[in-house]
Amino acid sequence: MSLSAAANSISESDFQNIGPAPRPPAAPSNSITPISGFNQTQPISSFNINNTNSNNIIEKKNYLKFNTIDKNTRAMNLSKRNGWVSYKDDGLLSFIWQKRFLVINDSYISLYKNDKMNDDPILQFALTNVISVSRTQLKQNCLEIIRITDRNSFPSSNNLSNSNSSNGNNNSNNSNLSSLDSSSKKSIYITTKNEHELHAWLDTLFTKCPLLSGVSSPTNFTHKVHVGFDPETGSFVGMPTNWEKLLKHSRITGEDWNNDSAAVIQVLQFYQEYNDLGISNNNNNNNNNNNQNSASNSASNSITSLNNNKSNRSSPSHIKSPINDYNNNQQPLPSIDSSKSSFQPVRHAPSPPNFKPQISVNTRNQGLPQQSPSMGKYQNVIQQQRSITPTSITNFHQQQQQPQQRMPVRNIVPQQYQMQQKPVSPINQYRSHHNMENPYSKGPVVAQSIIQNNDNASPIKPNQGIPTPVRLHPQRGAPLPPQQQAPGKPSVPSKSPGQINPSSAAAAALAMKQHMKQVTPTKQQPGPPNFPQPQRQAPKKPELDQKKDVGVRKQKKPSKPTMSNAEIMSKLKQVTFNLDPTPYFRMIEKAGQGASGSVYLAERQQIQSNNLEMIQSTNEEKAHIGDKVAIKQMILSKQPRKELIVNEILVMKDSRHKNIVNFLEAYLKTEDDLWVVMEFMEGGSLTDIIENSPANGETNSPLTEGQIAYIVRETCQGLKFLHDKHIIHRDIKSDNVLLDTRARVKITDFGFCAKLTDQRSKRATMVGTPYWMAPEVVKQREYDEKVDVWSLGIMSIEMLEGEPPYLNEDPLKALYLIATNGTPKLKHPESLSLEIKRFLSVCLCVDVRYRASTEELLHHTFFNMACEPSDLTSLLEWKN
Ligand SMILES: Nc1ncnc2c1ncn2[C@@H]1O[C@H](COP(=O)(O)OP(=O)(O)OP(=O)(O)O)[C@@H](O)[C@H]1O
Repeated sequence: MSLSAAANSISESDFQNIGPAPRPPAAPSNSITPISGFNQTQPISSFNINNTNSNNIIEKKNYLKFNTIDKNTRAMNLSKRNGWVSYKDDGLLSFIWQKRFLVINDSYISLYKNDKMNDDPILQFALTNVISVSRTQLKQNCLEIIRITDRNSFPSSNNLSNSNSSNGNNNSNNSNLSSLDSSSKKSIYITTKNEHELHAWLDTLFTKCPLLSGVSSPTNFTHKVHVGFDPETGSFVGMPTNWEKLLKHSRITGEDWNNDSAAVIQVLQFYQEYNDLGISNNNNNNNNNNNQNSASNSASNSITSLNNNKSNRSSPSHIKSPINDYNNNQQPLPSIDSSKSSFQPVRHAPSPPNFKPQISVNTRNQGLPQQSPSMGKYQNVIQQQRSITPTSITNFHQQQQQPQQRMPVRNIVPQQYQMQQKPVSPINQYRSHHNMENPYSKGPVVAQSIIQNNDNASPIKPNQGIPTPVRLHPQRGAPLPPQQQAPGKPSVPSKSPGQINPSSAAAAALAMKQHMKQVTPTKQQPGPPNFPQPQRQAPKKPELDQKKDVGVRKQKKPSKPTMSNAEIMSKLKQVTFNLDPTPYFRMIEKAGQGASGSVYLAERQQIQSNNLEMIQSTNEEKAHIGDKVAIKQMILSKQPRKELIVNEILVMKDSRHKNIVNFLEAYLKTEDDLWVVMEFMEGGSLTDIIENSPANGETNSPLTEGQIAYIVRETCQGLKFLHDKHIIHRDIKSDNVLLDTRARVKITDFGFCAKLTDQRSKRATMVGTPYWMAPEVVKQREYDEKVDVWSLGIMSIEMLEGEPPYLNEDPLKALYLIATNGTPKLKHPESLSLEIKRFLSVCLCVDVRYRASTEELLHHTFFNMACEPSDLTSLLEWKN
């Protein structure tokens, strides 16, 4: 079996590393030169590979020691081998590669001009003269054969000839070989069509050349599996099968591999690992849902499951179909052909300018089947297999910005934003929307940013319907829609009764709208009292900076749940009123649908005196009858990540700022029914505003630079406020920025905030929404508040271009591009001011040291361009 075949047969967990492979026997040595790139791997001949090593390292001791039987058997099979190769020697014409017919019989290596072999060979030498065969980096699939030309110069040639049969230790021969002067050695180079052929030739050579096969046997040799890309076959070689499948369905190419194999492995590893865990979670969690969520570790199943969960960019990273949470109605999500549209988000076309939504308040939440400008996210899932629109979105690849020295924020020249437009990628055939599928949607969830000091807390217990392996994704189930909720619920006028039909694909899509947030376990860290302390920290991962050493770390073990449901409930009770708030509010209409619950516009109609006192102590502003508020209703039993809700409430409660959505109060109506009352933001999310901007089009920027400057400045102020408190938001994107009719801009969604402490000034957890994630997060390195600055930069690009970079790419490729490209390039830099380009360059600076802080950003001259609030009126009109 060739090495690549052996490598293919091993499991993913056995896969450790690209190179270094041992040198072939001609130069036995324990000092292994690391290799990089696919054409630098060094295949060995067909030695068996034990994959029993617990450290994921394929180890074969004494593997170079052929026993006689093996050798004879092999020799019989390989008595003669011939085939076309490219050849060149190290002589005068050494720059010319020629096509030759190579023949290896029992005595000679011969090269012929053609396969008839009727002419004399152009080169022939005895196998006994071959002293070394090794793979070289000269060319792809290339090996070097070194032979001695003057046997007389070789002092122990006779001994060497005999050594084959002796099968003994011949260290002396090795020293003899190395003592040969270069004039008595000659090299030829052979390249083959592909890896497989190369291995076959290597097998033959090592079997037949006596000086190769009889060399001493290294002991305790470690062979790390190597992976390469064979451009001839267009396939990865030596790759675990399930990874191969993932790669096949992604758009990661051999070129990507060559450019940064470590990054490919990183994203694969992350992707696969979380998918695998997620699937098992899914299975646990969703045992009625047999169709798309059946447990399997295969990549194809991962893909299918991902597709099934594919909805919009805010799509949940949930393992089970949220529709099941939604109404206990097991509804498989639309299945997508993974070979085609897998991972392909579909963006709905912008609304025609004269289109008026039928419902004034966030119509997307009023029901799904209804066409509305704001319904793109939900429509996506329904339409993703049918609404294929050619796109002219350029596939913009980027250069990494690595400033050598710190420059003043205002003066950084945005080189990466020089004009550059690439041709349309033919693969970007789907007009994509913001909405995306979370590549980690199957991720195991561990408490992300949490409330308590107990960092390992994971309040979810199996008996609560949550699988034991802790998931890395919030899996907030949506509550029942009002008309289906339990008696006693406020009756909410529905403009389109029955529109939210959980049995429909649309409802599935709707219910699936959740954040793609990723969490990994963290160590327990002490934190300030009463502050949500993020609970997880990614296990220290091997640095994969070197291409030469692309490793696969062991799969993370899910952290043990340490916080019970009762503990969470107890914390929740500390921040909520334990009473039925129904009499206090008049529900007006549904304003939005989140993953964890529905948001309603309501009017305060009664303030109970003792309750008022409590509310006033919570809020600076007086509560008045008639106040419009937003109420988010959540069914706790449907929330796999209750701790995130507690987290969110605590952060909101402690973060009163003009650019942060104001928490007013929360009610635990019953043990299962939570109402969170917030200030109402009539303008909806920035995503809605971008999508419905009258200027939104293929070439136009949805927002003007002045409008962008205004919105970004306001968001930045909110972020600075958080950062001053050492809170990282970790999910900044247009979905999480709300506007009101006075053009006030506020950050929302604090479920995944993390608190940095003196003990922990960096985080390492994979959190956020992939397309907005900073490279350091994707690479699972330590990070700090500056990840929010990166996301702010991406959000600015959303406002400029309608969507974040790479949205047209499949998530795996997007992750790869984020990890490797660095600062994204703009589609139309030529039409932008220097100010905004400078601004973006300091937000989207890969080197965190040179990325601006929010404090620095607030002094940026770009903000001088900010428009007046009244200049946003046109953007808010779509709601009317
Ligand atoms: N304070 C608010 N005022 C007005 N509309 C709001 C408010 N909060 C949320 N919404 C609307 O409700 C929708 C859902 O909000 P929510 O915060 O529940 O969404 P989410 O962040 O996607 O979900 P989740 O937080 O449950 O993961 C938003 O897209 C927005 O349109």
